[in-house]
Amino acid sequence: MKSAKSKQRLNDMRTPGRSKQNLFQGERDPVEVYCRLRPMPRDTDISCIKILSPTTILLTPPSTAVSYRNEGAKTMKYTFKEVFPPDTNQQDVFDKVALPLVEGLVKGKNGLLFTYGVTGSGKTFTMTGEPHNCGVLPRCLNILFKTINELQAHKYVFKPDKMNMFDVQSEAEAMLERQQELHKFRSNKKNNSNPNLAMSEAEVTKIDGINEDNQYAVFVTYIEIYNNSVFDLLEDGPPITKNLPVKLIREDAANKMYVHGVTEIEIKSAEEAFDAFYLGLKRKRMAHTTLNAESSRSHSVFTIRLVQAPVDEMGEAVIQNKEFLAISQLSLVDLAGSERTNRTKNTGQRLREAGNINKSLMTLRSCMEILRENQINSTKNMVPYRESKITHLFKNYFEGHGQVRMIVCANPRAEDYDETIQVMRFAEMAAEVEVAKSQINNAASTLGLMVGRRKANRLFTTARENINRPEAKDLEMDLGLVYSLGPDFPSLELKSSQASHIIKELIAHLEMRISRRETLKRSKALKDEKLRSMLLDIEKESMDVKSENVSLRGQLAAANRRNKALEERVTSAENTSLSYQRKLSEMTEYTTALKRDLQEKELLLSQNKLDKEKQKKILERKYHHKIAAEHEKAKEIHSEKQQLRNEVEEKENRLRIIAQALNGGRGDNIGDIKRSTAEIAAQTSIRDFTPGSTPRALPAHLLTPFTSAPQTRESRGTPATSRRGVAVANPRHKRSLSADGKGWVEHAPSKIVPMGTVMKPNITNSKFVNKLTNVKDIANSKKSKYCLISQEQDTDGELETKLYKGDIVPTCGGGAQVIFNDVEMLKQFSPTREHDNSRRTSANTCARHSGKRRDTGCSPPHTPSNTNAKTQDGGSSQELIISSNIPYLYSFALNAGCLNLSTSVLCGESKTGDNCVERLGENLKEYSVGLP
Ligand SMILES: Nc1ncnc2c1ncn2[C@@H]1O[C@H](COP(=O)(O)OP(=O)(O)OP(=O)(O)O)[C@@H](O)[C@H]1O
Repeated sequence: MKSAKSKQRLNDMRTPGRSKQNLFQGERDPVEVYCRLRPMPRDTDISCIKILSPTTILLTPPSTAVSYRNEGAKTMKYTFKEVFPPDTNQQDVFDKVALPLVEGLVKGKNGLLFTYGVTGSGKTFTMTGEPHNCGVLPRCLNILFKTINELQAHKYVFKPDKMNMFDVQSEAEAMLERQQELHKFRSNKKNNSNPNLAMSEAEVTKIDGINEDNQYAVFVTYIEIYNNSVFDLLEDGPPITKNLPVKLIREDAANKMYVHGVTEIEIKSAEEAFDAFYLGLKRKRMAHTTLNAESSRSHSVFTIRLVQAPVDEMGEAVIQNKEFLAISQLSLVDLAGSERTNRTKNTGQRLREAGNINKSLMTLRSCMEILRENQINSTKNMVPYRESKITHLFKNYFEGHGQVRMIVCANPRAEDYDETIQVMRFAEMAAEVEVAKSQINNAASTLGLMVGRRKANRLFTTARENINRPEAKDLEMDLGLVYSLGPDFPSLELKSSQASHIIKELIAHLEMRISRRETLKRSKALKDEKLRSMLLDIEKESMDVKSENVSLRGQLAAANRRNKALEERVTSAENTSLSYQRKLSEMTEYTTALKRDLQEKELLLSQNKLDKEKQKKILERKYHHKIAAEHEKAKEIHSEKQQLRNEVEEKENRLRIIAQALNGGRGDNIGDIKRSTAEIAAQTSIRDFTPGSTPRALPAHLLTPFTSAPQTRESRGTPATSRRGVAVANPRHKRSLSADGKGWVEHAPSKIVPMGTVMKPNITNSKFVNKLTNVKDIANSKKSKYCLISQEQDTDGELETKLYKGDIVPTCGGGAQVIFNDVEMLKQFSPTREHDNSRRTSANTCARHSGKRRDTGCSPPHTPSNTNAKTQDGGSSQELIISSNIPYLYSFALNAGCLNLSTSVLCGESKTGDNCVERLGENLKEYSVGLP
């Protein structure tokens, strides 16, 4: 209801000037509204704004505008404080609009300058400008620093208390903070890539009328209000706004609104200020829209706070009392542009931003309206400052003291008309709002301090310095200002009788001098008094310091003594520790040596143990062999005894028979004798005959192979006189006596005696090997018996075959070992040779049987009948000699994949003597030739 009424009233008003007469009363200033028109973006654009005068513009609705359709071609005239045509330069805008605000700032007044307008109308251009055509903000900073340059307080003398106020620090505290900052600054190098906004010396002027008896400090803050949230653009952190925390607006002790926790940087030069500004500008949210390539999507507020405090009567240091501080601030606000979404065609985030921008601008507008109504009608309607952050923050400017100025930026092209007219209406309304004037705070006057004391002090200091210099006598010094009682005496020359006016002048001059002298006296007395009290303070302080010094010296001496004692203890402890370390290292070395010795001894011991075990085993083996040999010997002796006993018995029998025959009849007797003799012979032959040659009886298992072997044709034709089992010439009987049908590996040279003779017995179920080149021939043959066959001529040139037999025992290394346990000797000799009989006999006598019991005794000596019987087979006698009970063990062992022949004699005893062993060894060696 209210807003409709005020709208109606607004429409009634054509120019802001109309109502001004009523409002300009008392200590209040109206909001000053300026209008700046930007150049037309394109030459083809049609303008809807015409400048009627330096303060007035005329707005003509284009036929395309919405208001044209509603209201017709009604032109509107708007008056401003000043209208800046499109060709106005930045300096002019600054001089007219911002310079008075900076002057006010320096004098302790608050100021607010904001740019308002449609998007793309030149608000940012006006406020910030471009690097070589800078806008209002950089110019404000340039001129401010140029003005206060020499009057600046040292950094950190004024320190923000985070509650929108400042503390005053002593020079020492400030210096400490500066040193800390210097240290920090060294590690964080400054970024100098920002465009330079500094202006040339000639461009920047100085503001007159500054109070030189004050010290100044400049602080800046830079915030943005985006989507109705406040962000600190100068906050420490990465240069992205996304992560910045939202700040709150609060009220300080003096009921002023401020952004709580905002970063407030103390600035000492325009360049530093630009760096801070660019730091914030990089974070400010800008975006490309259809109407502006770089459109501000937030309201930004750059605030310059100037703190000033009077210097003491000596004109040197700031008075350390925060009550005397004068704080003024100038807020430079670049509002985001109002935009109609149907024109911008914004969507998504841009649309939301536009909605928030328009809403906050609407709140600003309604606040201004209500404020104006309150001021006009003296009502107290509540102004909705809190509805938007921007109005909440500006509350003090409108309700407190200060100067508010607004630059309305407008793009004169016809397309912007509908929005521009809204801006103009707002501007018109805002110009009617009044703001109370700022009060200038002059703390010095309340303190009774002299004006110009700083300059006086400076001059006096210079003079004092100069006096001390050797060339002082040549210098002209002006100490007048300090002790001057006023200007020189007026002329006392009496030139006429009408000299009363001269006397009056002189009296006045003298009175002025007297009063000045009195003032100086008072000042001197004050100073004397102060000096005295200061001297007293200093004296007291000095006494305190002295007594403190004495106690401190005592403490220091005690501490030194303690230190010395501690150092001595530390040194002795170090020495002890060193000696312990040395001992420890010695002990470690000794322990290591002992350990080494121990290991060596353990090794020796284990070696000895092994050797002993080995020796023990060898001895055990030898012992066992010896025992076995002894047993064999005993057996042999026993068998010899038995044999002898048999022979004796036989002889006795023969003798008995002969005796019986001799004692019997004549013819019959001879026949009986013959019969008896034949019986004896038959008995003997049956009992003692061995197949092949000996008449002695053999156990059945030894005889079987030969007896069962088929007889040759020649032998079949032999008369019945040939003995049973004699098959020496029959090749069918050439099977080895001990071949018991188990699997055999038959190892024989290829050029052995031709087959078909008794000299090459036939071993059934055997695998024949010519040459042993691979142990697999033995190991993998699945045979359990091994037979090595050798043939050679004996000393008489007779052929002799030897069969060395053994068991194949697989070894854990994958090889095999052959344990020889039997030897067969096959010999052939001619019966015509006499001496052969004796040899044969000896050969027969040396035949032995294996320990597994094949035979129990020796063959009896050849009888002539035996020999004769054999000679009937074609003149050559063949004899099978079984040599057994072999006490020798020969073994093949596989070592590292190669077949070696190793001979180990367990124990040896044979009737053939050692020769036999040697020859066995020779034969084996012979057959090992050619093995890998
Ligand atoms: N007075 C002027 N003289 C020359 N160029 C201008 C002037 N005013 C504005 N411009 C140009 O117009 C363009 C838009 O101006 P600017 O960005 O200042 O608009 P804006 O009102 O800040 O827009 P927004 O509200 O979208 O941020 C810029 O390229 C700027 O250089």
